[in-house]
Amino acid sequence: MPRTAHPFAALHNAAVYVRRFRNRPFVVKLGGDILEDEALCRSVCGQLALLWSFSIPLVIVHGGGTGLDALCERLGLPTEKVEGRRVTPPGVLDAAKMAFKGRIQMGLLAALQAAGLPAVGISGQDAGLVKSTRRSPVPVDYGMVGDVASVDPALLKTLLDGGFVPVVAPFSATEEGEVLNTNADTVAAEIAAALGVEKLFFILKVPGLMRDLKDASSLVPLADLATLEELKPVIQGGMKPKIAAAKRALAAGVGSVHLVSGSRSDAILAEVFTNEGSGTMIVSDKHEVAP
Ligand SMILES: Nc1ncnc2c1ncn2[C@@H]1O[C@H](COP(=O)(O)OP(=O)(O)O)[C@@H](O)[C@H]1O
Ligand SMILES: CC(=O)N[C@@H](CCC(=O)OP(=O)(O)O)C(=O)O
Repeated sequence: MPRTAHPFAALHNAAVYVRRFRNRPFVVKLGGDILEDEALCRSVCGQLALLWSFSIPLVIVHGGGTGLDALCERLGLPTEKVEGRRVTPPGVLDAAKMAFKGRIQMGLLAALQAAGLPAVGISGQDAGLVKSTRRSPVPVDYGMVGDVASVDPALLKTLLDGGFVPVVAPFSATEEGEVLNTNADTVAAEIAAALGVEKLFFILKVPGLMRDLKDASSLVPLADLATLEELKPVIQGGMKPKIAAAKRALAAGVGSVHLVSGSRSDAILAEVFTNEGSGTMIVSDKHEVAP
């Protein structure tokens, strides 16, 4: 027997959360910075595999903005983002198809499968999963970028029922079948909303939502809609579509949205299995959070 006084305390604590969450899917979005770092990606996939082994079904949505930036530079294509979303002329859309659905998704599938997960790569294009309309060219012409019109989660449900882990690349398609680049945070939020999940996770390189990006101690552990309004001036760049996506998910009935670091070891496990968490938990109203 181990010699400490309560050797299985952590297991007992975790069991409370396992009982609460098992057989109820989580939607987990992995950001481009994590996907480009082999060691971080392996660490994140290991944590996801542990969740899955506790019977928590997973739907993974991946980004790849960092990888596409690098490919565009190599190909001499422009990299322009407005309010955290990419301006996508046709040549950049072709590069996005190569990067997201090619190298980046295949690399992620390899890491997930190495961690023991039966991961299946799809995108919002498959079986009408994410339907969109092209973004209006006014006031900013984003080119081949979609605004989500609807999500049909039938394919995801079939894969989940079969015991698979769907891994979704950030594309959508119009009614006419035209494929459009779509921000991965937005895709994740819309999928979370359509599945009616309890939790949506964004795994990123920073610790969570920060009051001051240069000050690691300025992490906001719990935020609600009022906090987000107050923090508006410090929500910049890629954090803008993430916070918009979080709000959309909450409005559609998702219980909580979590911004968690993929750089800190076991941060995802701490967020799921402890009361203190590790990153930022966003809810509609923090006064309604059970102590
Ligand atoms: N208040 C903030 N708190 C945390 N990150 C912020 C904030 N404002 C801007 N950011 C930036 O947003 C980035 C996350 O967005 P993004 O680069 O699109 O991530 P991902 O690729 O993971 O989706 C962070 O790395 C950080 O540079
Ligand atoms: C329209 C739009 O912004 N599409 C994004 C899709 C990828 C993405 O969102 O990747 P991250 O999550 O890694 O930022 C892009 O082309 O960068």
